[in-house]
Amino acid sequence: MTAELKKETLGFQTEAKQLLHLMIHSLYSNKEIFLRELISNASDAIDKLRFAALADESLLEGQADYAVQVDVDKEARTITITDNGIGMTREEVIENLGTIAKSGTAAFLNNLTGDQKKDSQLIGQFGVGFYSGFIVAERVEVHTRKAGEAADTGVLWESHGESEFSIEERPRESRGTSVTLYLKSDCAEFADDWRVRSVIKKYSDHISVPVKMLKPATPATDADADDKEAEQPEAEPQYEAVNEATALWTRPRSEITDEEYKAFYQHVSHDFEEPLIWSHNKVEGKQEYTSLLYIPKRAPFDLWNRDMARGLKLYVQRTFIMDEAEQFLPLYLRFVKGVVDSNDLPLNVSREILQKDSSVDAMRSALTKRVLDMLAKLAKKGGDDYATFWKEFGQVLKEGPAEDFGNKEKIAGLLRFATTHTDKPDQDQSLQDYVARMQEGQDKIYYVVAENFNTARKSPHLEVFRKKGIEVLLLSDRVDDWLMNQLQEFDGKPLQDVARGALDLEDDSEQAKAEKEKLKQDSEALVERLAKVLDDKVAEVRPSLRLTESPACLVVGEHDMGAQMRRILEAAGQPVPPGKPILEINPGHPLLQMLDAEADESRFADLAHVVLDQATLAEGGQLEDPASFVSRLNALLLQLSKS
Ligand SMILES: Nc1ncnc2c1ncn2[C@@H]1O[C@H](COP(=O)(O)OP(=O)(O)OP(=O)(O)O)[C@@H](O)[C@H]1O
Repeated sequence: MTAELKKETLGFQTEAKQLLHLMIHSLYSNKEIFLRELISNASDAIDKLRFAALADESLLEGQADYAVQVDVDKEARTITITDNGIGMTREEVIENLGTIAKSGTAAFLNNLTGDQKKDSQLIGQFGVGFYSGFIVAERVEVHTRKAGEAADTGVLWESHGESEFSIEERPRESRGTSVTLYLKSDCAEFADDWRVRSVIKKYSDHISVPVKMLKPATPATDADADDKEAEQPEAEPQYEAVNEATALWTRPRSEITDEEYKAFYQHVSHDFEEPLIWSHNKVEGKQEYTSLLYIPKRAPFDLWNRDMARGLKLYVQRTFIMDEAEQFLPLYLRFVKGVVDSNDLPLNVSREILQKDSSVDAMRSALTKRVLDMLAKLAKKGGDDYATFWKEFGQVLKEGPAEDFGNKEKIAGLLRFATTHTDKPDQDQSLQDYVARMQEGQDKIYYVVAENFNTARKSPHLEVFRKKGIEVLLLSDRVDDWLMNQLQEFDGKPLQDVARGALDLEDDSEQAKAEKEKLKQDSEALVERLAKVLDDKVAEVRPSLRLTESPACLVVGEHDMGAQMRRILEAAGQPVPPGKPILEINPGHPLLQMLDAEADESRFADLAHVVLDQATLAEGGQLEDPASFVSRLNALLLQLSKS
C-alpha cells in the first residue's frame, strides 16, 4: 500500500483537460504571460504564509526572508520558479493542479467559439493561472512541501499537459514550491537569462516580494586568472532582486507610471486586458488606509453567477490578509477590482469581524463614492470608454438604486438609455441629456417599457409623444421596470411610465378641453358597448388621448404592476397580484368607427376581442387564448370575401 502511494498516475478533471488544450492553442501568440502567472502564484503563496504565520510563527521554520527565485538552465532548456511560501500537501496538489474549482467552468467552456482570437480573450477573463506553463513547456514538474510539515511530506507532481499527471513522494527540506518547466524546443528563449529578466521587469516590478535571479558572473580579471591555479572553493551563488519589490500602492502616485498601474491590475485581477480606469488614494486622519481600485474593460464570464469571486484584496499594514474581501463595496459594484490596505484594522481580522466592524462601513461608503466618482470621470472624459463600460456593466449598475438608496441620484447620473431622441438601440443617453432637452412646461421624464427595443420603439403609447416631439426613454432590459420604480425621479422630475395611468400632457387650453369633452361624448356609446363585451378582461374602457395611429392600446392603473414586471414574475412562476388593464381606444380610427357602426352583436363582440388582443400583441404581451384570436380573425377575414 505504501509503495503504491509513492507514485500514482491520475487523470485531469474533464474541464481541466479542455482548458489545458485550449490554453496551449489559443495563447501561443502571447506566451510570455506564463511567467507573470507563475510569479503571481508564487507571490500569493508567500502572502498566504505571511498571513498564516501571524497566528503560528512556527510555520516560518525560522526563515522569514521571503523571496521568489527564478533559475534558468540554457543547456537543460529549463526555467524554475521557486517560492518559500505556504506550499501544498499531497491532497492540495491533486485538488489545485488537477481540477478547476471555479463555478460555471463548464458553461464557460461551452461558450468558446473555436475562433482563436475571441477564445483567447475569453480565457483571459477566466484567468489562466498555473496551466499557462504548458504554453511553453512540454513537461512541468512541481516540487512542493507545506510550511510547518516534515521534509518527507514533500511531493513531486509531474505532467506533460495532456490527460494525466503523476504524483509521488519526494522529500523537500525547504518549505514552499518549485515549478520547473521543461521548455519546448521553440521556447528556448525562456531559458535565457536576459530574456527572462526583461519579462520579470515588465510584469512583476510591483510585486512586493523580491523576485531574484542569479547575479551575472563578473568577467574574470587577470588577477582572478592568476588565482585560478590555486583552485579556490566555488563561491556561494549570489542572487539579486530583478524587480522593484515594493507594493505598488504604497508608492506615491506621482512616481508610478501608467504601465506599472496596468501591470499591477493584471496581477490582482488575473485579467488579460488593460483596465479602463483606476483610482489610487491614500486616506489620512480619523481612518488611515490606501485604496487602488480598477474598472475592468470586460465583464468576467461569471458576472451573473451568484458565487462569482468579487471584492478587493485586503491588506493590513502591508500584510496580505485575504482575497475577495466583499465587505468594502456593495454588490452592484462587484466588477471593481483592486486593493485596500488598512492601517487601523487588526492583523487578525476575519470575515466575521469585517461584517461587524463600523470602521469597515465607513470605508465601504467612502470607497463606493470613489468608484461612482471614478465612473463619472470616465463618462466625462468622452471617447468610447464609458460606452465600453456601460455595455459590459450597465446592467449591474442598474441594480444600484435599489441596493444603495443613499447614492441613488449619483447612480442615476451614470445610467444610460436608448430614447426616441436617437431612436437607436444603443443605450447612450443620460438622464441629464434628457432633462436638457425637455420641452417648455414638461415636468416629467417619460419612459416606455417593453420586451425588446423594437417593441418599445413602436409602442402605440408613443404616438402622441412623437406627434408633440416629446422625448421618451425606450426601456427593454429586464431590470428596467423595477429600476424606474426604485428611482421614482431624477433631478426633481418624476419618472412616468407612458403606459400607466391617465395621460396628462398638460394642455389646459380651452380648445384642448373642449376637444377632450367632445371625444368623450362622441365615444360614449361605443365605450359602453365595448366595456360590456370585454367586462371580464379589462378594468375599464376609455377614449384615448395618446393614440394617433393605432386603434387601441393597454394601460395599467396608476398603482398597478407594470406589464413587464408581471411577465417576469409569471415566467419565474411567482404569484402575480390580480389586476386587469385599461383598454384605451382611438375613436377616430376607421376600425373603431366600423365597430361603432356594427349592428350584429356577435360580430361586434368578435371584433372587440380582436382589438383587445391586438393591443396586447402590440405591447409584446402574450395572449391568454391565442387559438380563439386566430379563429375570430379567420372568421372575420372570411366574411371579407363574402362581402
Ligand atoms: N506556488 C504555489 N504555491 C502554493 N500554492 C499554489 C502555487 N501555485 C498554485 N497554487 C495553488 O493552486 C491553485 C490553482 O492555481 P491557478 O494559478 O491555476 O489558479 P488561481 O491562482 O487560483 O486563479 P487564476 O486562475 O485566476 O490564476 C491556487 O489557487 C493555489 O491554491
